[in-house]
Formats: sequence, C-alpha cells, structure tokens
Amino acid sequence: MKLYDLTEDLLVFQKSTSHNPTITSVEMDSRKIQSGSLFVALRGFTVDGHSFAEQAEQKGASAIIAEEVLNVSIPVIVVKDSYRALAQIAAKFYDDPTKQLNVIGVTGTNGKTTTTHLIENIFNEAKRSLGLIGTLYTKYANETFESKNTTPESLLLQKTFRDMADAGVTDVAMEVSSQALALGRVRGTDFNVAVFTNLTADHLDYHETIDNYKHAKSLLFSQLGNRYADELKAAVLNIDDPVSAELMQATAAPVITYGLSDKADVRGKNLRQTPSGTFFTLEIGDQSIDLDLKMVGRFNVYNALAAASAAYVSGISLETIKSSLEASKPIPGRFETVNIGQDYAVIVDYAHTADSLDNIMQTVKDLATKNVYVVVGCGGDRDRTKRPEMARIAESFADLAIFTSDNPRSEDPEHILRDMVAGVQTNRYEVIVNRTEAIDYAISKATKDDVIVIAGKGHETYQEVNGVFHDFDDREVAKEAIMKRLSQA
Ligand SMILES: CC(=O)N[C@H]1[C@@H](OP(=O)(O)OP(=O)(O)OC[C@H]2O[C@@H](n3ccc(=O)[nH]c3=O)[C@H](O)[C@@H]2O)O[C@H](CO)[C@@H](O)[C@@H]1O[C@H](C)C(=O)N[C@@H](C)C(=O)N[C@H](CCC(=O)O)C(=O)O
Ligand SMILES: Nc1ncnc2c1ncn2[C@@H]1O[C@H](COP(=O)(O)OP(=O)(O)OP(=O)(O)O)[C@@H](O)[C@H]1O
Ligand SMILES: N[C@H](CCC[C@H](N)C(=O)O)C(=O)O
Ligand SMILES: [Mg+2]
Repeated sequence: MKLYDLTEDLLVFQKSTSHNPTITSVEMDSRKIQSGSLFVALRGFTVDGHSFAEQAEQKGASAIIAEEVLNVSIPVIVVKDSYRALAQIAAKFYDDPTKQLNVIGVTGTNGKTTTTHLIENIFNEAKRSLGLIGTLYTKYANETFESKNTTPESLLLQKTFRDMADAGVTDVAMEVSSQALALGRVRGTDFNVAVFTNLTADHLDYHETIDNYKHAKSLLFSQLGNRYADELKAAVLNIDDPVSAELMQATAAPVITYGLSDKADVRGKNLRQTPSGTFFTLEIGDQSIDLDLKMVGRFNVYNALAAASAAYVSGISLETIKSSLEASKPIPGRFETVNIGQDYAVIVDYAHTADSLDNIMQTVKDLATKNVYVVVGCGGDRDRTKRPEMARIAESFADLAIFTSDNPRSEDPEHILRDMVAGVQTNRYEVIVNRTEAIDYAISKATKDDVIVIAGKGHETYQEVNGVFHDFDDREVAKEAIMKRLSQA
C-alpha cells in the first residue's frame, strides 16, 4: 500500500517530502522494523519513540509518522497525536477487519474475563466461530496466544482481528480495559455490542478520580454509534449498577438491560445457591427458562446474564444459551479449587479489588460450615486506596486473614503491608511477607471442612519483584503445601 493511501484520512500538519513510498508493514517498535516499514513514533510512559527515528531509518523504514519534525532523510508525516494516527493507520492497513466481524466488547471493573469466557461457551455451542481477546490469552481457530495486556495496542489489535477474519472467525468477545479506552487502543474498532459489568474503585493510580475512570469506561458506549444498514448495535447494561444510567445517556445505540431487578430486560430470578453452583430462572421478555449454573456466587449470575444478553442480541436462542451456560467449564484462576484429596477446601481466586474480594468472601462465608481463612496481598505500583479496604474486607469475613505479598513490583513489600494493616479493625489477622510461607501457614492451620481462599493472583504464574518475574503459581504452591501436610500425617 502507498504511504499516501494509508494516511489519506489523517489530519496531517506537515509532510517533509512529496515522496510516496510503498509501505509493506506498520511498526510502533523500532526494533521490529524491516525494509519498507512505516514507523509510528509514540511517546510512551517509559521512553519516547521519537528518539528511535534514526534507528528506524537505518533499519530500512520507508517513512515515519511523528508528532514533531525529525532529523531523518525518509518522509516524515507530522500529526498531532500519534496514538490516534496509529489506530487509524492500523485499521486501514489491515483493511478494516472489524467491519467483517461481530465484535462484542466487555468493560467494567470486575467480571470481564469471566463474561467473555461465558460468551465464548455460548457461541461455541451455537456453532459460531468466536475469537477471544483478554487477560488470559488471545484465542481463535484452536490456537492460543499469550497476552501482554488485557486489551492490546491498536496495531496488534487490528492485526489480530485481520488474522481472525482470515481464519474464518465470525464473532469476537473481547475485554476492553479502562486504560485501553483512555489510551485510545480501541479507536478504529467497529464494536457491535458493548457490555458493561459493573464499576467500583480500582486503577485510581492511573485515572486519579472515579469520575475519570467512569468516563474512560463510557467511551466504549459513546463510540458504539447508531445502528445503520443491517449492522447490529446494542449496549448491554447492568441495570442494578447506578453507572448504567449514565452509560445509557452516553450511547446512541439501542439498549438492553440485565440484572436481578424486575425492571431489567434480561432477568435472573429465584436464585438458589448450592456448594457447586447456582440455580436461577433466566427471563428474557416473556420467555423464561430454568438454569443450573455450575458457578457459585451472585456475581456469577450477573456475568451469566451479561453473556446471555450479548448472545441473545446476536441472535442465539434461549435453549442454546441455557445448555451452554450449564456446561460452562471452569475459568483458570477464577474460584479454582485445588483438590488432591485433602479434607478441607482450597480456592484460588483472582479477586484483587475490594469489590471482588467482598463478593468472593461473602460467597464463601455463605457456603462454609467451619473456619474460613484467606491469604491475600495487594499489588505494588497500583491503586493504594484499595489496600486498607481489602484488608478490612478480608478480616471481616475470615476467621483468620493472612496478609502477604502479591506482586510488589518496585515497592517495598513491608510498605504495602503497612498500608493494608492500616485498614484492619480487629486482631483476626497475621502478616507473613513471603507468599509461599503464608500459603504454607494457612494450610498448616486447616482442619476438616475448613475453607482457605488464596486471593489476588488467580491464573498468574509469576511474582513480579523489582522488574523480575519469578516463577510463582498459587495453585502449585498450595498443592505442594497440601502434599507436604498429607505426607506428614
Ligand atoms: C502504562 C501502559 O499502558 N503502558 C503500555 C505502553 O507501554 P509504554 O508506554 O511504557 O511504552 P514504552 O516502553 O514507553 O515505549 C514507547 C514506544 O517506544 C517504542 N520503542 C521502545 C523501545 C525501542 O527500542 N524502540 C521503540 O520503538 C515502543 O514500541 C513504544 O511504541 O505500551 C505497551 C505496548 O502497547 C504496553 O504493553 C504497556 O502496557 C503495560 C505493560 C501495562 O502494564 N499496562 C497497564 C496499565 C494496562 O494497560 N492494563 C490494562 C488492564 C488492566 C486490568 O485488566 O485490570 C490492559 O489493558 O492491559
Ligand atoms: N460480576 C462480578 N462482580 C464482582 N466481582 C466479580 C464479578 N465477576 C468476577 N468477580 C470477581 O473478580 C475476580 C476477577 O474476575 P474477572 O477476571 O472475570 O474480572 P476482570 O474484569 O477480567 O478483571 P481484570 O480487570 O483484572 O482482568 C474474580 O476472581 C472474582 O473474584
Ligand atoms: N490488571 C490488574 C491485575 C492485578 C493483579 C494483581 N495480582 C496485582 O498484581 O495487583 C493490574 O495490573 O492492576
Ligand atoms: Mg480480565
């Protein structure tokens, strides 16, 4: 593709030459440049991509998109905002793949990974070919790719959509993080369905205020647009979360609501918890069907209702929704049980916000017949305000809370733990900085029918300390501790 064709829709401030080279690839990382690449220079959080312009030229780049005039001899197109330009160029270079796909974006503080997996199960059952993009991985056509971000930068995202469309994918379920929305990673993505799970405090290190955070989330709904031609457009909103009223105003698309209240279009009724799941009646308009969800917790009913709504507006029948939700497989690190024959329960869960911890602990407390222990920490270089809150919630539900390290990143683990302990109101807690020792300790205390919750890291297989990713998997550490105890018995 010629440079000018690729950039014809950009708002261009300056062009260094009228030379119009052929572009064979688009790159935002100078290290990946090959002969014929277009390099888009981004000002990042760590480094400024503009400082790699000369390197890009030496490696054979044909042209550069930048926010300033550069001292290179290849064509430079100066734009106001390289991130915006990148999203437009990427969509164009990969021939607008999302025009060919039914794209379902899921946003909200908690439940995105779970909801997208439930959507995947429903679409698989309906024999549609669905691609998944999110925290755990990108997955389509029987292949799985590692994720660095929950929502990738626009360039990788558009390439992924193109590969999906070429592989015969028809529908995509993707997690859309608030950071991705704020940074414009999904500009250029033509969403058909936008789903909102809930909003509670998180990521305030990044967004600073809850209003900014809310605003970032609302971008998914404001960019959803109107329904035109034969294209499906729908905003799927959780009516029981007050933020939905604002999102309803933000979107021009038709709205379908879900929730437990009577006012919802898609309703969950007659909830009944069992140790292995939740029975409820799924009502859509005047249709209703009983459903035996193999997931515990009221919050998972919300996730199921969100997934059911997205599937319903995409044309999938209630019967298919029922059978696929009933057969849903466990999601890695989400209420994942570690069971090697011990007589107490060990649950690994990704609750790393106050609201998710509250939900998971409430659910466990409702089901437990004996003592409940929780091992939990908070990530470093992340929202500090959630630390005392999470500690308070942990000790309020558990008979004993063991506070430990999550991913300390660049922070002193003792300092993070001090922030947590500032929130406690009882003495039902202990502090053990080393996460392996904390898990060992919890397991050494358990007796028959007790429940141990290990929260915060879920599926993660590493612990990040000062930029180094050490192998660490709560499920493996718990298994070893249980085995050690069983062998000593
Ligand atoms: C704060 C943030 O969002 N950072 C993202 C950002 O990194 P960055 O700004 O530090 O990039 P940088 O290293 O400064 O590089 C700037 C530019 O120079 C280029 N470069 C760099 C080096 C070089 O030699 N040559 C070169 O050209 C880079 O390719 C880049 O284009 O761009 C990277 C590439 O797209 C992202 O992977 C990275 O996400 C990091 C890993 C991150 O932790 N992000 C978090 C905040 C995030 O986005 N989280 C949400 C999920 C949260 C949730 O689910 O709860 C997410 O969607 O993942
Ligand atoms: N609808 C929900 N409401 C509140 N808490 C939830 C909900 N669904 C899941 N959780 C809790 O939040 C944790 C994370 O769930 P999930 O991974 O689905 O969310 P997420 O939005 O993808 O999170 P992240 O932004 O970190 O990727 C779960 O392990 C569970 O404890
Ligand atoms: N996407 C979230 C995940 C947090 C997981 C938790 N284990 C932590 O490290 O804080 C974040 O990066 O804030
Ligand atoms: Mg997720």
